[in-house]
Amino acid sequence: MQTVIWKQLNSEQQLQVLSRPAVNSSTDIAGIVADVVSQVREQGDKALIDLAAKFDNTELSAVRISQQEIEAAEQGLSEEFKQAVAQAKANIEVFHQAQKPQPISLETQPGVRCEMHYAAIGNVGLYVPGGTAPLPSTVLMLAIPARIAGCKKVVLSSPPPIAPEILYTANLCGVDEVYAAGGAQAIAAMAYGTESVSKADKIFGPGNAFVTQAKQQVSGDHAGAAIDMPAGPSEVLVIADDKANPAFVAADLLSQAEHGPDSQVILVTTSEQQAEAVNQELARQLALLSRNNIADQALSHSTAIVVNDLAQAVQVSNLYGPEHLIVQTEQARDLLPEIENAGSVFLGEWTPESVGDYASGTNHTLPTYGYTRTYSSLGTLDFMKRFTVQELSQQGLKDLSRAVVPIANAEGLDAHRRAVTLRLGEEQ
Ligand SMILES: NC(=O)c1ccc[n+]([C@@H]2O[C@H](COP(=O)([O-])OP(=O)(O)OC[C@H]3O[C@@H](n4cnc5c(N)ncnc54)[C@H](O)[C@@H]3O)[C@@H](O)[C@H]2O)c1
Ligand SMILES: N[C@H](CO)Cc1c[nH]c[nH+]1
Ligand SMILES: [Zn+2]
Repeated sequence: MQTVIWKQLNSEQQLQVLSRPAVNSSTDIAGIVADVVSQVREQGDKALIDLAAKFDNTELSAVRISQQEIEAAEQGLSEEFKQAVAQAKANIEVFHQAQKPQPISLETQPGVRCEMHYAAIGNVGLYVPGGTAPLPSTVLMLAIPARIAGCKKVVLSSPPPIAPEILYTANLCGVDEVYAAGGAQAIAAMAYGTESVSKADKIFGPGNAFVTQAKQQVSGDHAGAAIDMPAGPSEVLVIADDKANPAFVAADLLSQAEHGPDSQVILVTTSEQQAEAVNQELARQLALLSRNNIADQALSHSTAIVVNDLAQAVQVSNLYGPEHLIVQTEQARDLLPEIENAGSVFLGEWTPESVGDYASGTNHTLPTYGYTRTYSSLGTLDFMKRFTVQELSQQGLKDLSRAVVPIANAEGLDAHRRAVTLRLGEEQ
């Protein structure tokens, strides 16, 4: 990991240090995805079977996983895994149940009642990544809020062959249908439907550059589906002071580096010695990891930034807008009021990012690539929509006509005015 001194960089160099790695810059991802999407729209299941052979090296006999296969998945799994999933599920349920919105009902003026109601999105499609590692935890993060929101139909797609841990967790969380499809083809199938795949109104879930591009393409088409957010390759930024334990800091950086070669990890520290100590720890701990070649590639485009003080550390973090922000400083909570752009924040030395990935209760589906400026972490509300209601009494309409009629006149919209005045007997 290269180390830079923030104040020695000009503003262009500062932005360069915080730029995301170009993902497969030699590959025309948008073009490949557009071809895959049209192949799925034209050929349905046949395309999914052909693309599974091409991209996932898997010969599929059917796209939809049968209920027997789903139930059989439990057999090979350990009690330890099942209990871990049960504990994580309970915590995620508590936190997402608490997010269920309360309806609003009030009078804005006497006789004029306004209300806000919420309804679940009908059919939702969940994408669970499986290219470099199967992620059963992502099933929990997507299916639990879908069920709490009350979605009618919840379907899930993941690259074949689907790990039994994913099938078991999907069944436990009440997923209705599971499909063996990965990448852009899975997103296209859930957006438009095929013989085996049910069309979804909205598609959720993280994935690689192909998945993220496909989500963007189908959401731009009226016949396609809405999407949650661009949730791409994992990122973490750690703010550490001179007192932080470099072994803990390095462990947190590596936990995101191991997700993929296009992951990005950044250290922002007030101490040059800390940056050096973390670099030494990275080298020591990297050798202990099974996916060390992946983590090593991610570290090659990651940086340690030395700043003047913690206020500047937060400014750098806000500029980058990380998916995960870990604060390992003496008074970590003190920085919270200044944090503007982050998907999920981890405070203090006892809060590694892995707890949010799996089991604390927060959602690990988070905006990446700087989208934290405008998007939020996934929650129950994303599986719902809201609508307003109004109801007026006769007197309420009479009083409110003093606001409606002049504005309708100013807009030259006679029919709007007449819908009020006719009721009040002021016009025929
Ligand atoms: N932001 C978040 O909330 C979040 C959460 C979990 C995981 N992630 C990220 O999700 C990503 C998962 O990526 P992954 O690759 O492991 O799994 P994935 O399931 O997203 O992608 C695998 C699929 O990509 C397609 N693919 C691969 N190479 C292709 C090519 N050359 N052309 C066309 N299609 C191709 C294949 O169809 C394959 O099935 C990681 O980057 C991880 O960091 C993000
Ligand atoms: N850190 C990932 C989100 O960027 C989520 C995850 C799943 N499993 C492990 N981690
Ligand atoms: Zn992770």
